Amino acid sequence: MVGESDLPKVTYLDMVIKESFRLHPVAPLLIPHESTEDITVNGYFIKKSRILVNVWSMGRDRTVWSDNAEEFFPERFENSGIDLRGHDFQLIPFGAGRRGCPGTQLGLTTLRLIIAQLVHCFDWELPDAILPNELDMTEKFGLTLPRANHLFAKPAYRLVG
Ligand code: HEM
Repeated sequence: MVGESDLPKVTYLDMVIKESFRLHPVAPLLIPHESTEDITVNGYFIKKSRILVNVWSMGRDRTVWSDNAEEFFPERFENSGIDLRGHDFQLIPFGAGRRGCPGTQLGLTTLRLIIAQLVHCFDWELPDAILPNELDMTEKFGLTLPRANHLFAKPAYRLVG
């Protein structure tokens, strides 16, 4: 079984998780933030207003992610040093700063453990000879961004004894 002590070794899985959050952030507009008065921050004037941060479109910006921005390509994070905990503003699926997600560490650890165990314990197949690039990845836009249609996948237990 994969345990917490194995997590430092799951480097490819970490790239897959970053790539998944880049293309399919859980909260596509984060949570609305409101400035209660006109203010200038780092030279940027922000009017008293409500601010939405569109991380969905940030994740698909070709000027940041190059021409293959729409492609699921985890290797783009190899040796890139881009983190998703709110330090690198091109990838902020948990938000950033004082009102960023306080559950980032718990959320990420849970996610890494669950996916690592699912991949370690089972071989996975798509039903009806569907190819991975034919998967319906349509999203249902809202406060959160679930799949529009369920993912069907067939697990086969692969650990013996
Ligand atoms: C994969 C898991 C998770 C994701 C992707 C996620 C994502 C987010 C995002 C995008 C925000 C808004 C940040 C912003 O607008 O700047 C947020 C806020 C928040 N999250 Fe999470 N979250 C996750 C797990 C958790 C967990 C496990 C907890 C608690 C145990 C949690 C508690 C909160 C709370 C309380 C806020 C509001 C913070 C505030 O307004 O000051 N989240 N989360």
